[in-house]
Amino acid sequence: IKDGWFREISSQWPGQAMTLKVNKILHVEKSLYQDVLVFESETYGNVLILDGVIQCTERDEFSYQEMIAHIPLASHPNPKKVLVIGGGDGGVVREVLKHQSVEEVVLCDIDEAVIRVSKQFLPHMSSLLNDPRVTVFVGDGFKFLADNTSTYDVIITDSSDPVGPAASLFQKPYFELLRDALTPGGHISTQGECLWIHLDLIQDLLATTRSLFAVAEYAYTTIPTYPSGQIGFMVASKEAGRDLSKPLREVPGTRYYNAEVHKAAFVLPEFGRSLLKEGKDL
Ligand SMILES: NCCCN[C@H]1CC[C@H](N)CC1
Repeated sequence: IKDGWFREISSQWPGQAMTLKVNKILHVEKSLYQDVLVFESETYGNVLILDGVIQCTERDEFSYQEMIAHIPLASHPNPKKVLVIGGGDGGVVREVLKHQSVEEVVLCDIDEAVIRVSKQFLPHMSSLLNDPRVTVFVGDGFKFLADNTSTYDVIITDSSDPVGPAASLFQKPYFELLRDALTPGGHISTQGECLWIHLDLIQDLLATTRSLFAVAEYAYTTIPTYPSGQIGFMVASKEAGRDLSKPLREVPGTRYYNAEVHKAAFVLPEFGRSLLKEGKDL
């Protein structure tokens, strides 16, 4: 933080940096896995930073949390058991609980500091971690998946970027574990990065998911405080012929997601479409 501004400088997005005006630093900690920073910003509420990268702000988090959750859930005929890998801030769990069919949500995050800090400084995101339908587990998602095969109807991987603790969550072995932890016809969504910055990574991720799942697509949202204001998701199903872009039910109480936005999220700009369309040898 310099002259009262936080700048998200990273080698992952060379030559650009999102900047947020800082009112007050609320928390600084080095956890077992990463540097944790929380500050009150001037115009985006409280902000969670991990290893110098913006994870979520109170003002715009709903865009990402709603879309990464409702796209795989609303397109699944009857999701009952849901697993969230990562997502220690609790925002995705809050969204999962909006689906009446969901009986149980398990959250598995490797870093207890993220959960603890979110409970203290991000109450609008973390409050439902205490819901009776929710079980919170601190540990490595890799191990958790291997120990829980054929169990979950939807698994959401709400990760940070492919550098540091989350790097392994972008590799093929992880997606094989996801597939094997799903019930038949199960869905996944994973944090799928940005069309403007990570097109190669997205191509690789789609090739991986298409080799392991019956259907797999990239869908995206707009979000001011993530790099280039856009981020997407790998969305996949084990069920051949499943239309992931088709919401099967309404979702109450959202501020970004709705049925039209769900469908539109899969419509890519030409520079993305030509590279990512089904069947192309990626
Ligand atoms: N629930 C927290 C979201 C974490 N996902 C972010 C996506 C964009 C990245 N640059 C940082 C993590």
